[in-house]
Amino acid sequence: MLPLCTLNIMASCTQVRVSVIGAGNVGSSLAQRLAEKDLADVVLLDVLSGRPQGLALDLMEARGVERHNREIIGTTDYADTANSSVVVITAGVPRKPGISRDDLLLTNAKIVRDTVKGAIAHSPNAVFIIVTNPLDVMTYLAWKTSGLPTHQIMGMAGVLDSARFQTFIAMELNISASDIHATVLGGHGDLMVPLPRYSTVSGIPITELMDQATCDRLIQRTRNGGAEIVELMQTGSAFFAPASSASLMVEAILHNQSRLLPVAAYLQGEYGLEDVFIGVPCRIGCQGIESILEMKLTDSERAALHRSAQSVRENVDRAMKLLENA
Ligand SMILES: NC(=O)C1=CN([C@@H]2O[C@H](COP(=O)(O)OP(=O)(O)OC[C@H]3O[C@@H](n4cnc5c(N)ncnc54)[C@H](O)[C@@H]3O)[C@@H](O)[C@H]2O)C=CC1
Ligand SMILES: O=C([O-])CC(=O)C(=O)O
Repeated sequence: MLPLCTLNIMASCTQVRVSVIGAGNVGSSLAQRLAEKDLADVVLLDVLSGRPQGLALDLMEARGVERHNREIIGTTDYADTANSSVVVITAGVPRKPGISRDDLLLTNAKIVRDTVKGAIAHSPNAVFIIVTNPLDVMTYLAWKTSGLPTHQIMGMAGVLDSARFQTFIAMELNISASDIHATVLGGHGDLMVPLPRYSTVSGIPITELMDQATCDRLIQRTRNGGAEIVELMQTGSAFFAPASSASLMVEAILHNQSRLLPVAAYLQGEYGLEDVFIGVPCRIGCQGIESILEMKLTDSERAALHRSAQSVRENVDRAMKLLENA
């Protein structure tokens, strides 16, 4: 049984603060969304001096036009992040065309370790959302570094991957994305597990609305969703939809919404998996992960989830060894 909402959100209801660590493409877009949706004051922190301060001033100058009163502070000093209700880690390098998310492992492992240490020292009660890739591995590492209870830390990927699947279904059927619910489980990599059986258009499974070949094509495009954008942009990776997805998770926490969202959560026997962070549907509220929902899976869906988890585990082992020797 989880404790009731902590005062970190309740006591500061007039000035809820979210810290975004990493003022790059994802971080700055997220700061914009959080402020303009009137969700929280935002502290934007980066290792590069000047960038977060400049971005914060730019966002502040839009306040009168966007009509909100949220404070946005840019800083390089973790002390400014103190007493955040939510901390989102977006610090780290993005991938380039031709490389996989797992290739970012060593560089980003050190960055995630350092940024989590910096942030947790000032906001030990915050819910942490990890965005940096490779996502599931970095979330595990952040958890190990932080010593946080497992409900207080999660990774953002499933919301994004499901939003992509939803988009591709909408484009294929020429039906509003608002009427489509798509489900993607598993790690945020090539082995992610889109579930057509649990993906519906106003309640109708997509398997009744398209043939197998079409469905397979959309699944493949979803798996390749991040890489498709990396190839198109040539420098950097997606950030608008990732920022929207992280913002949705922040909103679910701050407003204690009990949303059922796919997030990378620590499994302790659920789905037959242990000691791994991987994308599964979770009830998200002011405590972070309030419960994990175990969906009924077919043997092949379950096997696909286990394959994905195995790949995450292998990369966690690699990351731990690399960090020991770094
Ligand atoms: N989980 C997901 O679904 C997604 C994950 N990502 C990942 O998010 C990360 C960020 O992506 P972008 O914002 O596009 O990259 P970016 O390069 O635009 O921004 C990264 C920022 O992190 C900062 N940074 C680096 N080391 C730092 C440190 N020690 N302390 C504080 N700040 C530090 C950099 O100065 C830079 O401003 C990447 O690893 C990317 O792969 C991106 C999109 C979706
Ligand atoms: O593809 C990448 O490297 C960034 C990311 O995780 C995504 O857009 O899904």
